[in-house]
Amino acid sequence: MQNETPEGQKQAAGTQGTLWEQQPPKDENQLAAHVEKLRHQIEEANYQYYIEDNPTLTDAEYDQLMRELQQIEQEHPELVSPESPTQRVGSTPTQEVPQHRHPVPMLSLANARNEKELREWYKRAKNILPDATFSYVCELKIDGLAMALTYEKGKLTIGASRGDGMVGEDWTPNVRTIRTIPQRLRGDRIPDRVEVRGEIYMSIDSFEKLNAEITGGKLFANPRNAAAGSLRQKDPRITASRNLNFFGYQIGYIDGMQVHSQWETLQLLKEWGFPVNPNIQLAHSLDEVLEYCNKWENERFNLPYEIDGVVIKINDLAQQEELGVVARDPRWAIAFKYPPTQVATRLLDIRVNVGRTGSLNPWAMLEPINIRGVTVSRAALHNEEDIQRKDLRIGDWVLVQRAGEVIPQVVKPVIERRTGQEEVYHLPENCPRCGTKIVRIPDQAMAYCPNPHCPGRNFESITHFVSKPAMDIDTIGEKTCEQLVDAGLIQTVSDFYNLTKDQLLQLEGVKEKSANNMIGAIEASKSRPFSRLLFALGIRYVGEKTAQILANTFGDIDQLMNASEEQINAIPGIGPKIGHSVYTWFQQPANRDLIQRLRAAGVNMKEERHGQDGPLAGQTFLLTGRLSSMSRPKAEEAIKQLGGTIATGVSKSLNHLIVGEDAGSKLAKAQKAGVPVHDEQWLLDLLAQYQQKAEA
Ligand SMILES: NC(=O)c1ccc[n+]([C@@H]2O[C@H](COP(=O)([O-])OP(=O)(O)OC[C@H]3O[C@@H](n4cnc5c(N)ncnc54)[C@H](O)[C@@H]3O)[C@@H](O)[C@H]2O)c1
Ligand SMILES: [Zn+2]
Repeated sequence: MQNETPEGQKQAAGTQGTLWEQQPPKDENQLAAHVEKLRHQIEEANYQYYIEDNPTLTDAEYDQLMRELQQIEQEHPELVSPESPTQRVGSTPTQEVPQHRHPVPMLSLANARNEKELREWYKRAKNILPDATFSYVCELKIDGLAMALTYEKGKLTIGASRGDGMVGEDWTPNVRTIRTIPQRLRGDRIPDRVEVRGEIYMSIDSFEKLNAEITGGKLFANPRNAAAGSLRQKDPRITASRNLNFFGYQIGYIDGMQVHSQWETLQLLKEWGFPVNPNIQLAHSLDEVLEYCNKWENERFNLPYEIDGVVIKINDLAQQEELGVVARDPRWAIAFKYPPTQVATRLLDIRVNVGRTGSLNPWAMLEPINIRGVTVSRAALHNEEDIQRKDLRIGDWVLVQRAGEVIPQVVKPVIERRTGQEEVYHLPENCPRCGTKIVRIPDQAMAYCPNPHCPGRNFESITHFVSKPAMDIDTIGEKTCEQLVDAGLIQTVSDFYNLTKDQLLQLEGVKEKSANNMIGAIEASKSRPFSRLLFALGIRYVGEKTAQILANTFGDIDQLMNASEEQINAIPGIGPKIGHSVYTWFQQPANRDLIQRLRAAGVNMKEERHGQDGPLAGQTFLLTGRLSSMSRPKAEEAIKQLGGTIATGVSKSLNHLIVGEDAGSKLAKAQKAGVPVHDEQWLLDLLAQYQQKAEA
């Protein structure tokens, strides 16, 4: 859940790099001027957001301005005016598009950012209707743009945007290109006239594809802006090409038919053929509502579209009517908003890392900002081309996004905030670590340092070697690697196997116990599966999967070293690019030397093929949730050791689903498919049974 203390909110706002003065105005004149300034900033932001589809503030910054204005107006009612943005929604529609006057205004929603604010909303409703008991419909707040679709005798006649809530823009020809919006209502309960409301949105996939295709022009900040920009096109063919989608969620008005609740509305919309979001839920208490809000706060990152919160609506339409509207927000609904995933900050510098394959990886050094509780000070920038396509300049204000577990991304610069002092970036012509002239491979966006002894490459290859999915020498972290390299103890990865405890003890901060642990982990790494070693070598394009395929096919290192390029290419799942890379790697004398040294140290170079004859051969397993006795990869490894196979997903043919704590959707799927489900203890017993036999 989000921070409930006002301090926390202030902090979060303070880290956004605010654009306005924080000093509270002292006298009345100053206050009035401050209010004017706030209104002007909000109006300007509204225009950029609703008309240009190109926000110049992040939502968090905008919301902060709005809240400040609302607060001042609340404390100084004499300053409220009907023109204030707190009294109106959206923005005045543009003149170039036919206008549509909404028979029932399209309102905005009041926000709650935490449990306390949600309970306050409930109390306000309860104050008006003290005797009522409420049930609530919880819906995801789809981040798109609201549309009002008019159907006469079941036929779509008008599709209009919200505009300023009273008058919207008539985009009917464009709306007709959206395939999931029915041209004609289905079923036999067709009213004379109805206005269906819902959200036009763009999936994250389509948004990313669209942005990737844009060169030279302005990128869209997020799927919402991309959806709005794609709908608001003079040429409907462009709208048609943009893969827009729709969820229906409300009825504006209906003639010749009675509807009594929001839940019933949603069922009716489905019956008429509208897509209705599958994650709607009817709740009978505020606690249930909160549970729903909490659940989706993290799960939202698994959805194929963006949501920025949850909308909670009082289910009973008669109660809704009684509760009515205040300013521009209905009292019977509220938006529970999640902390923003996108914030604006300064791009202080662009730096370059040298990856283990020699690739030059630019990254953004950012003025530290807090995004969803985590301080972000760097973000990956894929390559030079990407930096140029996005037109990122050093000194820019940039939008930074952190969604799900992914590494923060720089979305785009805020061009409107440029001062002219920003610097265009070019990748250095020479490797920043060793000075060798970099090479660019035609048709590839990446640039490489070709020097096999580059200290940058070398260091990355060393940390890669010890990393968990590689040799799993996990007691030796990045810092120790640095110390070992600095002390001259490690030059190539085979040097790990010559390290002595005394040498480790000489390093700063290394004590008896950790030295023992390190030596133990190095020793244990000698018997990792061959595929791990192949991955750990850091051959370009050889990821974990490819390493597994190579290990399975060739069985041991000598077979692989002696294979021709054609033989490697002939393996299913290995393309010529990978084949060439693997083949040339093993041809280089330095690499052959390395293999010899690893072999001499006793590192395993043979794949044990138990696939066909292990006791679990022919059985498929899938693990979900958190195990308490070991990590999931360890458990999977143990199953594979015994000949079992790890499935990639739930299907009818899966033999066993092992369920840990906090299991996700796989459990439900497996139950539906009739797959046997077991707990962790079952797996432990199974493994113990065979492991004992093997030892006996
Ligand atoms: N960055 C900027 O410069 C800028 C400018 C203006 C507005 N904004 C953003 O827009 C917000 C206010 O705008 P608003 O009034 O358009 O939206 P809102 O957040 O007040 O919510 C109302 C909107 O929610 C949408 N919605 C999605 N799912 C829904 C559902 N299931 N049921 C009902 N409605 C649903 C509809 O489009 C509806 O119009 C601000 O809080 C801010 O985040 C940002
Ligand atoms: Zn270099």
